[in-house]
Amino acid sequence: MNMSLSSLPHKVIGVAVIWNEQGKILIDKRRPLGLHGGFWEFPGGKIEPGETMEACIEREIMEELGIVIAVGARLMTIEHDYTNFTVTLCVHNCRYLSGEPQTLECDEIRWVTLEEIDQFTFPKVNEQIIAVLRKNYGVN
Ligand SMILES: Nc1nc2c([nH]c(=O)n2[C@H]2C[C@H](O)[C@@H](COP(=O)(O)OP(=O)(O)OP(=O)(O)O)O2)c(=O)[nH]1
Ligand SMILES: [Mg+2]
Repeated sequence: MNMSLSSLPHKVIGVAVIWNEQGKILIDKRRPLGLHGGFWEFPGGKIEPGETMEACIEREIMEELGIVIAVGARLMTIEHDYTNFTVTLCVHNCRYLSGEPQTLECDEIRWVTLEEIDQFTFPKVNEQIIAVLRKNYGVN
């Protein structure tokens, strides 16, 4: 067992793959500073004590983008070790309901198709999410 890894902070993150009626997915560009500064991501954030994963994702998406979504089924769960912390990414399919997406906590927002998503730089671990989306919902 790796003692240093086991003593790192652990973050449980709710991650939203938000679909609109055109079959596009909402992605956001993180602000410039920090580990993933300037990378694109699926919006989401840390779960709070006592919160369900569904409530976490709904709350994070309202805080970050000012929109209302319906949180659907879990798409996948990813465990990943970064240098200074470990994460569990709980990725859910979600449906856009209402509100104009706003850059409340990010630099940019885009609605993209699965064909276009390769043009954006995500954290490496996100390749797993994109591969599953392609497999389940892609045209090829
Ligand atoms: N929301 C989101 N997080 C991701 C993705 N891919 C990925 O590796 N992560 C990681 C990077 C971040 O460290 C973490 C997201 O946490 P967060 O949005 O609360 O941002 P943060 O860690 O900067 O927040 P904080 O601890 O400083 O309060 O999960 C993704 O697609 N979406
Ligand atoms: Mg976040």
